[in-house]
Amino acid sequence: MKRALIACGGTGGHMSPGIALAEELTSRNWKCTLLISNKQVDSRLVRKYDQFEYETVDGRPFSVRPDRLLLFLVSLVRGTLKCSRLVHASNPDVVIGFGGFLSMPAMLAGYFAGLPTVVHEANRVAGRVTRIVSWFARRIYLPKGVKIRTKRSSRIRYVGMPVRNEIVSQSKTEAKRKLGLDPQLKVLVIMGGSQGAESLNKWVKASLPALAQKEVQVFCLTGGSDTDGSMTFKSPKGTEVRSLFRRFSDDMATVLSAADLVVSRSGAGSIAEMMRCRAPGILIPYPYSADDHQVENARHFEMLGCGLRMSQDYLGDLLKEVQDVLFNEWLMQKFRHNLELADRKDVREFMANDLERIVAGNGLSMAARTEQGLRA
Ligand SMILES: CC(=O)N[C@H]1[C@@H](OP(=O)(O)OP(=O)(O)OC[C@H]2O[C@@H](n3ccc(=O)[nH]c3=O)[C@H](O)[C@@H]2O)O[C@H](CO)[C@@H](O)[C@@H]1O
Repeated sequence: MKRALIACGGTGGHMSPGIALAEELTSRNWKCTLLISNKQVDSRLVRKYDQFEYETVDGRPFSVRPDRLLLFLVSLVRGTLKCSRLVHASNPDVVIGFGGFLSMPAMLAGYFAGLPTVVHEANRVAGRVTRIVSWFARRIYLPKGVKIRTKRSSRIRYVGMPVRNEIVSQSKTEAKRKLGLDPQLKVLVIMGGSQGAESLNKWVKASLPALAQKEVQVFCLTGGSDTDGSMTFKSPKGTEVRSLFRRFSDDMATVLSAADLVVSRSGAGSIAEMMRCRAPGILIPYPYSADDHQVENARHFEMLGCGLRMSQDYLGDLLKEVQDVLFNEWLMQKFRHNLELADRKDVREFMANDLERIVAGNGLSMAARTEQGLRA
């Protein structure tokens, strides 16, 4: 049985592709251990996936501020030592990093142990971790068209984002019903992401009466800052228009399938899942994302004709934009068609086939090599 150590904790955007790949590898009889952080989003997301093993590793993001840099370096050393112990205990055939602060210690530990290490980049601008580990990683998975400066360009493979098994498009009417919304009325889904949800939450609360005038229901994922709840307004025709607020959803396939339109940050995970569920969107890039990668993610989404993008500076125009798009059936159909074309369904299979080749090419597992070394 092959084993993989998958470092994917820190944000939903790192967790989801890690879980998706682990699902694929497990179906091929691999054993997967996922490295996650102590953050709430990690424990929320993994709750449903008890087929994998989990280990928590503390970590801190990189910073140039001297005090934070010191903390980062200390956590990197500690994390690498912990990951080295895990590598020796779980004896993986490959170490896989999905970016984020847990990937670096895990991949360093794998590298020091002589194991093949691979990194997956989800965003349209390669992150710091990907740029650094690309100097020693055996394989670098990038989104098509994304460039990275490395002497080892032969190790690059262009893939998209692996999506979890459960993310499948459902009937819109059924999905609306399942969420407790009126299947006859349009649904606008709001997703503020793991950071930066607050301004979208504020915008939606202020816009509810105007949306209810047009009989648009809202399903808002508040990202944890508010409590769950609902608000109801009457439309001019007397229809009760109910909107729901949830901190977190364990069923994103239903949420996205119910959406006639999504207003979202442009995290790579959300984008891939919107494509899979054919949910058109207006993307508002999180203005503080590293190297503005969310701006590039949103630009690409718009370029593919899957929806529109808007800067957070223009939130004042968002209501009009939402109303214009939501009731333009021709445009919505066009978006849905383009989402279908943009959705890459073979990413997990591609990565798993490639990993099997890498592991086969690497020959013996660490335990076997150690044993042979001892015998020699
Ligand atoms: C602020 C920031 O820098 N965010 C980054 C973070 O993504 P971040 O975690 O913000 O968001 P993503 O859109 O990439 O992914 C969110 C994931 O969480 C899941 N989810 C979300 C809400 C919920 O209620 N339930 C639920 O299950 C979604 O289904 C999805 O799989 O990592 C991504 C991948 O590197 C980057 O593209 C994002 O830019």
